[in-house]
Amino acid sequence: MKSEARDLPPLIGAGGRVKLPGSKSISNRVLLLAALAEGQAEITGLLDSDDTRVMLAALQALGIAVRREGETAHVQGGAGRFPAAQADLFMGNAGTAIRPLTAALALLGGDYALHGVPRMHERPIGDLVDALRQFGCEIRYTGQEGYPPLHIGASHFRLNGDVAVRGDVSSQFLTALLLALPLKASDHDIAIAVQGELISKPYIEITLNLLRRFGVQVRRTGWERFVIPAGSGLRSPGRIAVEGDASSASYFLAAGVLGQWHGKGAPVRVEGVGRDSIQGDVAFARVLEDLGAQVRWGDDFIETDGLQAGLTALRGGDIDCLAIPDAAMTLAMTALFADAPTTLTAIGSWRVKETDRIHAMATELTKLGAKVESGPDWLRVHPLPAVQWRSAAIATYDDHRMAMCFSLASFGHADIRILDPGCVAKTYPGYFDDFARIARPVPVIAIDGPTASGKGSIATAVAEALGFVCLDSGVLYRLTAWEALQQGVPLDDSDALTRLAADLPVTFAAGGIVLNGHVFDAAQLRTEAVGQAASTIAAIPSVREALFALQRSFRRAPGLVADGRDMGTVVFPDAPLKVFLTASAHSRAERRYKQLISQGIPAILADVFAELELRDARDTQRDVAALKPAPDAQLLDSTDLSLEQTVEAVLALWRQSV
Ligand SMILES: Nc1ncnc2c1ncn2[C@@H]1O[C@H](COP(=O)(O)OP(=O)(O)OP(=O)(O)O)[C@@H](O)[C@H]1O
Ligand SMILES: Nc1ccn([C@H]2C[C@H](O)[C@@H](COP(=O)(O)O)O2)c(=O)n1
Repeated sequence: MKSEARDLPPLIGAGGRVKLPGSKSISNRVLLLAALAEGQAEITGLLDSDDTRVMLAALQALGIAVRREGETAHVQGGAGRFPAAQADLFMGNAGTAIRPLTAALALLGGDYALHGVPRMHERPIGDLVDALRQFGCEIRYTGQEGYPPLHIGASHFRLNGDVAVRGDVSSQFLTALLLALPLKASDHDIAIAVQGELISKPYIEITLNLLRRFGVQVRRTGWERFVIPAGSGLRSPGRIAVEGDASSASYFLAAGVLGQWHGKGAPVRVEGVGRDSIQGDVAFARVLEDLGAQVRWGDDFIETDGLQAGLTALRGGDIDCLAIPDAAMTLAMTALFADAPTTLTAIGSWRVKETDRIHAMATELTKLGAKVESGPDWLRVHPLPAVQWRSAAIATYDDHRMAMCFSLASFGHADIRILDPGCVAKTYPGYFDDFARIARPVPVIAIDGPTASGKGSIATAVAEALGFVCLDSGVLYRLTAWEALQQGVPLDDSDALTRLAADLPVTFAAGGIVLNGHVFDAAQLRTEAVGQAASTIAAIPSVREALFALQRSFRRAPGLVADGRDMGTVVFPDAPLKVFLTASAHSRAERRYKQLISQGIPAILADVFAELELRDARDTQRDVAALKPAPDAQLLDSTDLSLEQTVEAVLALWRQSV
């Protein structure tokens, strides 16, 4: 089931610390090794996500005793065998689970079915199956040849020289063999010959490192031949700690660069990986450094802090991503902010990941307004100038990395909606909360209140004092109403009114309103007839919905002051300052009366009072976005305050809130 879309506020900075969740690659390797090893293992810092749950559930179904308490798991190793000789295993979309489990189960033999989500059934596994068949393993495709689902039968293990496996599609095939073959190496050396250029070598380094921790010293000749020595056996190291996930670190490290550069940044530190990390994706931080980012390294942290002295943007250029296929996706995002096009090469493996990531990245970057070119194994992203950014709803293709990457688009100049953000549960269920903690959104001062309470005048003065953008949201309702009155659209024809609101041919240039391409005299909107009509159509939910995105698009650096009825409750619920501005009905009527007279518009005080009460009633009693203070709003009664005093009171509240 798809999760509800997430709207990300535009950002002017980032800063803070993030404790990274455990590495997925290490978590799933360690779980399998601990399950196959002799002895008990206590695994700390284990990732809790969809992919690790898939592995845990499979191991339990295979009869391995696993007890999990938060980030710690206790595993009683099976000493080279799985107690259950038969099992039906659901592997979700976890490549780090299905590949090594296929190898281990096939070498041990039994009666096992392995299957996953539809995308898993499109991800190739044929090269691994071909390699395992050379050992006499019985593996049958129960769906499409070369892809899961699989059935694993008896093992007739035999050795017949080096076993060959392709290394240029996925390094996980070699990892799977390396993790499982110690089960069969008690009497003989077992050698694996890699065919084609091995990709993602750092992931093989992780595998070899963890095998050493479990007592197996693999010998290798370059990256072409690997030998598991005779007498190898997996033994639990007792306690083993999982590092923070270096691929997940990439989003925060990028934020630490983009945030500072947008003017309001502070360093962003990721904790859980550092200079001695065994994960290849820490090289992402070195690439960022080469591109011009300020990076600091500690034993257990990496920190980014804007650009190096003298630079005004990240550098573009060609980047060979063979060693960092996952973190490379993050470079496609930082490329939007570079000073020249960035070409990511050697990313052919993106085609067979959770989705075709080259296609997905190119499609979604294009939605933002970016110029993108791509080929079978490369992607070129051109810098996106501020004025060309477009607001977009980003599709995530059930790919956690697509969702996490595009959170960085909120440093751009558009509103970003992430569709199905829940897909991050694959590796980082708490990602968006952690991202929100380090993000510094463009600030909004929301001023809501009844008619003639002074919202518009106060908002204009406060925006001017702070150099912020100003949004008089009532103008949008008034413009829609004005158009309706002009075109003779009945005020209860919600479909026609919604179309009018959605297609409002309006732009706001240098504070003025341009309607249908002509400068519009805003005084035409201030008549009571238009105000009453605006209040009437504002009670129609679809009209409000149609104006929602337009209102949010006013949120631009360095900040926004927005006035209306639902700025704090609906449109900008995360505004750091919400003011509910009131004044007695009597003084509001007097103010409006004087305002009309000063504008040369004839008025009678008693009529103004009656109309004001009517509008108050309609605005406060409607079913949607009714006028009311947000629970966290500051109430400000201006009955006895002058305009200047009210402005100063709002500015004082703002100073207190920052
Ligand atoms: N504190 C105040 N003291 C005296 N006059 C004020 C005060 N605040 C606003 N006014 C005056 O009241 C009139 C109405 O203010 P304004 O148009 O800003 O109200 P509003 O809340 O935006 O109204 P609406 O919702 O109808 O657009 C203006 O002439 C303004 O100068
Ligand atoms: N955020 C808003 C702003 C305005 N409206 C409606 C209700 C008002 O009576 C009418 C005119 O607004 P004004 O220019 O007087 O501020 O528009 C709303 O529902 N929500």
